[in-house]
Amino acid sequence: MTNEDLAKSFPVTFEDWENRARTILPVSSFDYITGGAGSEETMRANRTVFLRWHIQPRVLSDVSKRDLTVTLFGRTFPAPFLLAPLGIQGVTHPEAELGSARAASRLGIPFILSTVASRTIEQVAYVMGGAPRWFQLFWPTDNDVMVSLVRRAEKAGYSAIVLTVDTAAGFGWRPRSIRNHFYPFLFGEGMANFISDPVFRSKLKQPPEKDMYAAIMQFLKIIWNPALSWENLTFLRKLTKLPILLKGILNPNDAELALQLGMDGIVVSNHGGRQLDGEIAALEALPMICDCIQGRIPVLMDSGIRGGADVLKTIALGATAVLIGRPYIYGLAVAGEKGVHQVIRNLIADIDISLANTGRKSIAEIDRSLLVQAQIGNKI
Ligand SMILES: Cc1cc2nc3c(=O)[nH]c(=O)nc-3n(C[C@H](O)[C@H](O)[C@H](O)COP(=O)(O)O)c2cc1C
Ligand SMILES: CCCCCCC(=O)C(=O)O
Repeated sequence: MTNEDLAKSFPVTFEDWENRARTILPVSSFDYITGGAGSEETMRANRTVFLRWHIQPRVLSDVSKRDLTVTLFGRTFPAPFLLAPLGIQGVTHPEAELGSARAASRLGIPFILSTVASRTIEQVAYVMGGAPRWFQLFWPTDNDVMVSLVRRAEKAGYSAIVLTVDTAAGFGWRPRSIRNHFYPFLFGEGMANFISDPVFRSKLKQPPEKDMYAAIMQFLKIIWNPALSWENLTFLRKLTKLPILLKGILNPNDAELALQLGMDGIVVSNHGGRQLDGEIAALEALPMICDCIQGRIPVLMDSGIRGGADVLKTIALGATAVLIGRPYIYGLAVAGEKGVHQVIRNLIADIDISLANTGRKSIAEIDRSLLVQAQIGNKI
């Protein structure tokens, strides 16, 4: 089968990809990716909240030349989205993060590597060459290990640190994974960056190759950090010159604190509805946070973005760019690198034609005037 034939047989919509992934993955992996916290109300709200807003297009505005680029921290990217950090991609496809990262680099879309990836910081950097990549940090209780992870990311050419702040206390209550007894860390999945870390290794009595059980126990001891607080950020700010973004912000007060402590960006996110059921949908929180930040630093958003119109609505409500999570991991599940590549290409094409149909020529032209509050039927 040629690449062309393969592309023709690929799914198209988010639901098509999800359904195809369901037929391929073991139930426990599929449920881990798809599922959310509690009764999954927040996960659903991440989608229904988009119905509150309708696009009110303009016509006859010569949209023959269009510009989808966005600039973040001095670097211009071809489209206004990035691949969100998704951990343990090894449970999805044997190519794991290498497949996702290669697909992203072929199209110049930034890839954000998770701390709990199935492949190392250096392996991913190697397959990406000079392509844009950021490193997502879970701040372990062992500060020496944290410093080592940041230094490795700097050395390997990652150009921003995304500190995730909504998981410090632990996994959300995820009934699907509990039902399936899905505890990937117990099998060493997601530990690549720790097993390969000289500082982590130096604290073990035996190397992981000799005593993997002890390495897993040490990892589990340090990975959750419920005591993490705003005071810690001063240390991180001094540690690195790279831009730092806080991911998992939903409250304008926290956004303001982040700014005051020298953070360079914010990712408004509820972790795809996976952490706290009943919490606010990301798109609902976004305008409040943008009103507070007033353009002083970039505000990105994820959780619920599925297509081009979602991207445009999110940017109209104040985001500089968005992250996509589940859409690309289903691509990985279905066809590895080729699947992720196809998902990215589809999303770029969707954004492009949707932008044209709004009557705008560029992402820079998108503002609040694009939207009206839905008056019929779709209010939640
Ligand atoms: C399977 C899976 C693994 C994830 N792993 C991480 C992670 O390692 N680090 C992180 O900051 N967020 C992680 N997230 C959250 C995503 O970065 C992102 O916030 C979320 O997926 C966005 O919502 P969406 O899936 O609706 O696009 C994960 C999400 C999923 C679905
Ligand atoms: C220290 C947190 C580990 C979380 C693993 C990946 C993740 O974020 C998820 O949502 O699953």
